[in-house]
Amino acid sequence: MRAARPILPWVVWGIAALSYAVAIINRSSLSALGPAAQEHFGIDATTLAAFPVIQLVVYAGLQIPVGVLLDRIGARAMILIGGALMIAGQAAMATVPEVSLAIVARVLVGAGDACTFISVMRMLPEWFSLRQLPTISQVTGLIGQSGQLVSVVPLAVLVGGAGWMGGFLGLAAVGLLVVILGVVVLRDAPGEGTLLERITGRRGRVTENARSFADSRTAALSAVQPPATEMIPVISEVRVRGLGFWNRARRLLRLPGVRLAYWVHFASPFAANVFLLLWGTPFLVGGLGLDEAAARALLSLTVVSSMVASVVLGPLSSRFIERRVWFNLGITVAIAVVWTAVIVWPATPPLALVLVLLLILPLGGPASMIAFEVARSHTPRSYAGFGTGLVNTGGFTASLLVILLIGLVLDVQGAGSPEDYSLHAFQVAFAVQIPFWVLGIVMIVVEQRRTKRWMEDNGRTLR
Ligand SMILES: NCCCC[C@H](N)C(=O)NCC(=O)O
Repeated sequence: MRAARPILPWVVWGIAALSYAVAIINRSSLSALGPAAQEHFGIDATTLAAFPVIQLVVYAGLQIPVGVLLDRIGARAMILIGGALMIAGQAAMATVPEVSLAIVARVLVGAGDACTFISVMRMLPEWFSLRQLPTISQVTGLIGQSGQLVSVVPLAVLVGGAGWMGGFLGLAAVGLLVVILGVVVLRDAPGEGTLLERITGRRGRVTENARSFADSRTAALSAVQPPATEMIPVISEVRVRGLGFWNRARRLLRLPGVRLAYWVHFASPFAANVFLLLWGTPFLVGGLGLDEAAARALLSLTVVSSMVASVVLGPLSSRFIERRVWFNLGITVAIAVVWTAVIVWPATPPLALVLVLLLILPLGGPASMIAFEVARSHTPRSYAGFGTGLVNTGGFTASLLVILLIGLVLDVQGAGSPEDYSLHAFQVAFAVQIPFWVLGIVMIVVEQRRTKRWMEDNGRTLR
């Protein structure tokens, strides 16, 4: 009976984190395969650039619908649905002959990816204590992001050796393996069954044993619930039939803590996403004049920096829960200051400044995970999926807009293609980030004050 308590949460978490890592591998599977994709489909660079943009649009656009569905059918089902969609997308990518169908395949991958992260985040509080959560969330983010490394060298080697079809079918097969593990292992909460148990109608010993754990946790959780519904009369009707989506969204957004979480996620990660997803290498090579090998070496610094920040920020934000938003704000301000120095530097910025930028920039990813802690503290449990999805749109919407605006400003300056790139054009283009930082920072300060007041008015403390 006792053995189920310590091991099961870690096994469930392991498979959930692995599902997220596979989602990231799928998300970034074209990042090192641009030339191969151009050759395979016979497309130009503009068409190639449509792939990540469409994928980000699908990802960001589905966050709220997925969050709503998550509250209805649970994290286990959503992670498995996400995995199945990505398998279908990559199998299609392997086999379709035309670029229009490849875009449909990419939409499937984006949709599956959209289901995964927030479902994993939704599952964690059911298995771990509030004190453990910040660290577990950061490590989950870290494991997920390590998928990005797999999609660079190993996937390129696989496609180089087995060909386009073999490589992408291989990716689909890895996804299938993890979905099968998910069917056997994933449970929404202690005491609840796996999909396999549901299909066979038989409850295994592990599930039965986990029931005692579930009973003790239910008692513990009721003592440390997020906002009790009676304290938030505006959303006390969450279960009323026919209460429309917008109505419910408005009621959730009336909570200042949820808005605070949104802006925390909006302000911190976009600069890193924009740099790592698209514009980093063109800037380092076409703007600063580095060769490709040096650019790659500098970009690998960002991985180290992000990993260190993840392991430091989790325990820190758990220990100093009252200050966690200020940690996020400090990191965002630091990124904005260093980037602004690079933008306004009158000549080629010194290497030391570029190194500082590449060390500070990636801190935005781990810092953005604090948003989910804030959301968890302020979202009623029955709205947790909706709230997490809403918050997760913040950083991705900002990233998407900044990616597009940088391309637009480069084009307007006549510096839209590699042969026309210049440092000055990049400095002007990267300046589009400044209003996004200003907006994010101002809104964090405003909503932090409102949240504090709301908590005082309702006699609540952070847990
Ligand atoms: N260790 C970095 C984690 C970054 C998390 C990132 N800001 C995020 O919100 N990710 C969502 C996702 O789907 O990847």
